[in-house]
Amino acid sequence: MKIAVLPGDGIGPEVTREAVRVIEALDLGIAMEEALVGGAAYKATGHPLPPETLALAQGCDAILFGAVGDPDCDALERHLRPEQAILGLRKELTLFANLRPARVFPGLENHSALRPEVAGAINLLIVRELNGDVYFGEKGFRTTATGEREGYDIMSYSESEVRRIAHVAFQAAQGRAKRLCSVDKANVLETSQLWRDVVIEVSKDYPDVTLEHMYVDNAAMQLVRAPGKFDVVVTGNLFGDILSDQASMCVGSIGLLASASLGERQTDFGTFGLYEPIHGSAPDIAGQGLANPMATILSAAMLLRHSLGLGEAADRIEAAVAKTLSAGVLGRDLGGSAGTAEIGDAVLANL
Ligand SMILES: NC(=O)c1ccc[n+]([C@@H]2O[C@H](COP(=O)([O-])OP(=O)(O)OC[C@H]3O[C@@H](n4cnc5c(N)ncnc54)[C@H](O)[C@@H]3O)[C@@H](O)[C@H]2O)c1
Ligand SMILES: CC(C)[C@H](C(=O)O)[C@@H](O)C(=O)O
Ligand SMILES: [Mg+2]
Repeated sequence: MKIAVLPGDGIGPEVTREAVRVIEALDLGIAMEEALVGGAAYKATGHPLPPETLALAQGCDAILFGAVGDPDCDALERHLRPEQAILGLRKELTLFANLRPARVFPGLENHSALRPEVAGAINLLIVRELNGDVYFGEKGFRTTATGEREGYDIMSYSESEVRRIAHVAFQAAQGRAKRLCSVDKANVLETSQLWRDVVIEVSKDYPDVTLEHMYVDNAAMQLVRAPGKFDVVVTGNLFGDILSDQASMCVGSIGLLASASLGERQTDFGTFGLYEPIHGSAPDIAGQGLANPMATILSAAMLLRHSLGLGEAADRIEAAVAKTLSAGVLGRDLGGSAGTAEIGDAVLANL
């Protein structure tokens, strides 16, 4: 069993270090190899996703990813920017299904941006499509007939892309409360109309799952009004990106939300995948030991469960995180004062 560890930029290395310590403490016989990615890789090699990093990722059973993004790189041509590394990994490795669970940990109800009784009911899973949409369509700058500069990004989904993510979402719902909400903007976008039509077609295979459709603007509102009503939410790349950051604050902090990015490739132990917190490199707090590593530690738990078939070890990590949080070991993002390493130490002590 081998994991590629790609810490990346900003707080990426800080939070990844804690997740690696947790995996090591479990003594599961997992080999780990680190490589450069993002701005760190660009600065060292001239490319945000060097071929050797991609090759390492391809050769492992799973990838633990920190975060990429560096303000020093924001003026680079787009293909050289740090963010291209995570987009490239998702696309090159065909990791099309991004699972972003959000639930309130017992004792944290008062730390949500919502009222405790509203927050306490949250237990949802966002299934975000990760290989298509406006992210990967043709894009560029051009000049209009009147001589104005114009930027454009083409949004599209093919039916096979929608079908495969819909199957993932219906199957996830079958393993949960059997409710699926498909989020789109079919009242305006043809991409979304096709999305909706295909999701309805796929629903015929899953008569035990209750399907509803919701426009994304309403979904953003309902996530704050009554987030406890959602079970599984399936949506496209852009809407899923935005709604998952929103869901994180309903839960309490973006420093708590983990993710798994999966495709169809199977390893000897499970499904090949990339695991990362949903947050970014947080340049505003990088290098200060203030980042909350819980999202990355929980991502490591998802890695053990989905890619390495180590469900019991994953349960242990999740229980240790819950115990640490309910004991009040909270980072600044949750109104506490614990630093990154202190939170890691507490999780290790609670394993
Ligand atoms: N998958 C990724 O690698 C990924 C995801 C999102 C953003 N980014 C990149 O990260 C950079 C910064 O983006 P941004 O500021 O919009 O989003 P961000 O998620 O990095 O930070 C948003 C806010 O949340 C806080 N925050 C984030 N993670 C935290 C944690 N673990 N603990 C405590 N506080 C935390 C930050 O301090 C900041 O105030 C950009 O370059 C962006 O492109 C990368
Ligand atoms: C950094 C960026 C490309 C990325 C995305 O938009 O998918 C991030 O926001 C995320 O949520 O993983
Ligand atoms: Mg995002």
